Amino acid sequence: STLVTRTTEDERVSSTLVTRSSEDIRHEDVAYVLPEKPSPEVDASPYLTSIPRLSRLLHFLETNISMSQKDERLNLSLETHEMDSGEAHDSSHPSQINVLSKESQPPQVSAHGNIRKLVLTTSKSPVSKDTNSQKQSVHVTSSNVLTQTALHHVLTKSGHRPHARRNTSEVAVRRLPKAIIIGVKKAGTRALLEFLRIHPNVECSGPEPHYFDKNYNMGLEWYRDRMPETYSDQIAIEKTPGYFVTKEAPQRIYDMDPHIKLLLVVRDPVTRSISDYCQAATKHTLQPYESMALLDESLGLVNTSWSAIKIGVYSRHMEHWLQVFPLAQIHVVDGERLIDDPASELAKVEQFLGLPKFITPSHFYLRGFKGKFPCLIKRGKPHCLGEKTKGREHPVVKEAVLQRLQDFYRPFNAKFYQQVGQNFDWN
Ligand SMILES: Nc1ncnc2c1ncn2[C@@H]1O[C@H](COP(=O)(O)OS(=O)(=O)O)[C@@H](OP(=O)(O)O)[C@H]1O
Repeated sequence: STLVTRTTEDERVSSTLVTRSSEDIRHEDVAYVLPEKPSPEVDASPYLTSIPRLSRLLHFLETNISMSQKDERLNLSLETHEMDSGEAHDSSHPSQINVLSKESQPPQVSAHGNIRKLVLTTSKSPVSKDTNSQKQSVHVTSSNVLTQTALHHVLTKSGHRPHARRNTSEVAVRRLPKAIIIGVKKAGTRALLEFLRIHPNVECSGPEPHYFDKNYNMGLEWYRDRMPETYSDQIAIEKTPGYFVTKEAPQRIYDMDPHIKLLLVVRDPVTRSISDYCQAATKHTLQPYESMALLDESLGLVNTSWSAIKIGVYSRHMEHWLQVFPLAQIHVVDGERLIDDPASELAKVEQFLGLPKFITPSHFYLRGFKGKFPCLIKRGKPHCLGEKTKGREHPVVKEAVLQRLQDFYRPFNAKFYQQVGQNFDWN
């Protein structure tokens, strides 16, 4: 069964709801596979700044999507909050529209004013027996890029998985990254990468390429081959925390792309060193943390040659980066806030990367993993980072040793705050 659409005068738009096997989905235009479960409500407002008039969107929906059969399974509802230009936000009038039912009347909504909030929900009605093995998809093509972009975001955000791209002739290719997560090791770099991955305009390489620290002799083409395939409206991102402490890395990265954007996740260097210790302890038998961190516990002599301590002297490493890159090209992510409030940390990253706002609290299941670490919500279920390798149990470290390490790091932290213009209050 097909939901056929017509061409309008100003937007040559066609939209098709197809019910067929997944292999059969046409790969011209965009196809979205419906989520298994009714999708959550989606606030489309961030994507609709490019469609200032409600009338325009309604026109698109009314004239381009209609049910061809009585028992079509797609419900689409829009909740709009209209606002006449210049009027205060709280004077908006929410209204509920149900589109896409053969019998339903065209939505009765005043088409004046700017859209302030638009909520779109889609759901699959109970599927009849004979369609159990089939997949449904919404098929959208539009010559109007703005409308299409907004719908793309709304549909992907409400759980529809895009199957093909809007520009049919475009083939995804491996491109060099536009942004790199350079570190810091054990500060939450994996979490940042995995969270960024949900953004439709981002593709990430899973494994760490270690190009600018260990594999530089492999050459740029080797590096490009490690990148994910991206379309022209996407950016590739990789993470290798080893870069932050590699003296040569800043210049090497600059030589590849002087305009690249760098992301640096940081957390209290004392906690970071314990996390580093825990990771090393899974590979080797180690002495207690206290005797590794201090050369002499009674004298309080810090073991500055131990890498777990050295990495935490952020200001020294940062110096190398600031000799090559302006601070404006480096965004510092607070690793603690990435745990407590991932959506707001990610919003800042989206802004820094120039991405449309996409990631919201609804993408996260907070306090999901070990009661502390947020998990991603994928298809309605919490999806946590490596349960064995992330969020490890930390040993209880003697208070006096913690104190000594905090004293040791204090001046370096202060310098780091100055360098990046942010105070993390670690002490
Ligand atoms: N959402 C979520 N889930 C699990 N873990 C999280 C999360 N956000 C941040 N973290 C913290 O990330 C720490 C691991 O940091 P990295 O990913 O940078 O480690 S690595 O350098 O790639 O090995 C890891 O360190 P440990 O707690 O010591 O295991 C976590 O504290």
